Amino acid sequence: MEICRTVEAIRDTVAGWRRAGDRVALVPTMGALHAGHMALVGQAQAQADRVVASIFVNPTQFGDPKDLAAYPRTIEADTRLLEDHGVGALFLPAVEAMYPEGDETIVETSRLAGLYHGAVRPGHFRGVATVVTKLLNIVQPDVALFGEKDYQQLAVIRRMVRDLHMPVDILGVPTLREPDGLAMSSRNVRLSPEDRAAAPVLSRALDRAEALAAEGAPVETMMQAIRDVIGSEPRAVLKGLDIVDAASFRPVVRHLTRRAGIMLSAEFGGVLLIDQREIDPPQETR
Ligand SMILES: Nc1ncnc2c1ncn2[C@@H]1O[C@H](COP(=O)(O)OP(=O)(O)OP(=O)(O)O)[C@@H](O)[C@H]1O
Ligand SMILES: CC(C)(CO)[C@@H](O)C(=O)[O-]
Ligand code: BAL
Repeated sequence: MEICRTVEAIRDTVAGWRRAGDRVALVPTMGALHAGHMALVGQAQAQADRVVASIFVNPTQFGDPKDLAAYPRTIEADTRLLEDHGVGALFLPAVEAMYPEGDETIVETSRLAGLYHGAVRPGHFRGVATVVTKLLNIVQPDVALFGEKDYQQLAVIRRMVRDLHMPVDILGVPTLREPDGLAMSSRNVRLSPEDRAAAPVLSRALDRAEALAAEGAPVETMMQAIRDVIGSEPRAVLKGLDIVDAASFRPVVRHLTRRAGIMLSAEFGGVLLIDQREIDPPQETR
């Protein structure tokens, strides 16, 4: 695996592959890699001849400097894992390589960035859209892969790629979970043992909502059930709960008529975790 720290180095590597006629996939990450990231790598390998993974803890998407400072960094283990999984190149830029002095251009999906999870983390999706634009422009992959766990992030990136006519396919990958249902996330290592034991309440709340959706329950009943399940866990502080149309990302009112996404976030001892579930209306109401 080539380790490239500069824009020039990764471009050279990818240019060599392109000359050989290879199709290229990009898996952007912030490191502290886990099996969820490796699911993205696996899908990338199914889509392309060569895979680039990037590890960059992007400062512009963190509102809270404490969250940025506490973000787990395990670069040696990450490098070994990517190498073992047959990744062709690791792009590992310094902050100055991604944001050279005088950098001032931002990319923002003006409606979507401020809604839902964007209201919980103001400025977050502007930072994500800007850095993903840079990564796509640097690597110029045929396809880039993102997890469905970060459900709104995937929607923001799809919107941006469409709006800016970026020549890349965006592929979403289902959320990988621990055996107790907790969505794998780099932040999970920051949970105390008590909070780790409490955190599966997120997926239990989503299970409950999904069961209600199957019975044709109204959206407000699903929302209340989620609040009740989260409320039954004293260590969880509910931060965000939205049920949106999966295609338009507009809020769903009253009853589901089409596929929808539930987005849920809660804090456990100051660590913000998110989870998501796509749900369908019962067969007869579609
Ligand atoms: N459990 C998972 N299953 C599938 N994909 C995932 C999972 N967790 C993260 N991803 C995806 O991996 C990519 C990189 O994510 P990132 O490096 O931020 O890790 P993370 O585990 O989401 O960390 P955190 O949410 O704590 O920032 C994103 O596209 C993200 O959606
Ligand atoms: C897409 C991303 C790598 C941009 O920094 C990050 O938001 C992430 O890891 O989900
Ligand atoms: N996976 C989303 C990146 C973040 O939490 O900033």
